[in-house]
Amino acid sequence: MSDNLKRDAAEKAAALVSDGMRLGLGTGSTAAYFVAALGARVRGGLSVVGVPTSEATLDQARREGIPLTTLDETPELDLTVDGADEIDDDLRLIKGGGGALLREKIVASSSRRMIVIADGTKRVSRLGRFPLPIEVVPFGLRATQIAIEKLLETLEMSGEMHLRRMADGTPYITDGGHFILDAHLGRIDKPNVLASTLNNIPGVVEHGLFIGLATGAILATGQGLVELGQI
Ligand SMILES: O=C(CO)[C@H](O)[C@H](O)COP(=O)(O)O
Repeated sequence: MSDNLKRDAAEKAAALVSDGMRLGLGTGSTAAYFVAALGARVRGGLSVVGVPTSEATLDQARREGIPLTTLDETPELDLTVDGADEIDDDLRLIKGGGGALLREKIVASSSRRMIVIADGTKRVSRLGRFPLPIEVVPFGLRATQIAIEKLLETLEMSGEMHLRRMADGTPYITDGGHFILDAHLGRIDKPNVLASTLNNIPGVVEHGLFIGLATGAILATGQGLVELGQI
């Protein structure tokens, strides 16, 4: 069921792409359906270029035959299509469940539009049930974690923070060579404040709060597609 919903949202987004567009290609299982649908359109004659947000998406896009570029060659994009772990009614997101938040945020920030595709279960009235991914440099990990804990305390938030690990117990390493701390906050009452203050902590590279980036969303529910914002 969920996979069909993801595919529905992704195919709707792929239908929005027009000739000549410069695209940001998201990461994750829903974005992978978008890349597959886009690949089919490219093989049918659509002319686009894409910037992948992860090594995984880069590999998939290559296999699909989607012409690729970089933000150095093409620093301004028309549209990014990406998944999300949570989305609220103000189009604020938690992303990074798949670990690609840094490149995803750089690419989304370079795009005129960002459309989120997800199944409807990702829609929440308040962000925070999904653990917030915080990407940190390995150097000084413990000190950075303590600084984050202190910040959370001043914001009257609390929750366990876990270093993300692989199945074999070794730390998960992002495409940028960093670690991820997953902050289990339960609820984030002031995402905008948390987002801006987290970025002030030395050692924090980026976090999964995406605020003011998504311009629209296509959410697939059992009752059909629900659109938020501008599509
Ligand atoms: O942010 C992400 C990767 O960093 C993904 O977009 C997010 O985790 C959603 O993934 P999925 O579509 O597999 O549920």
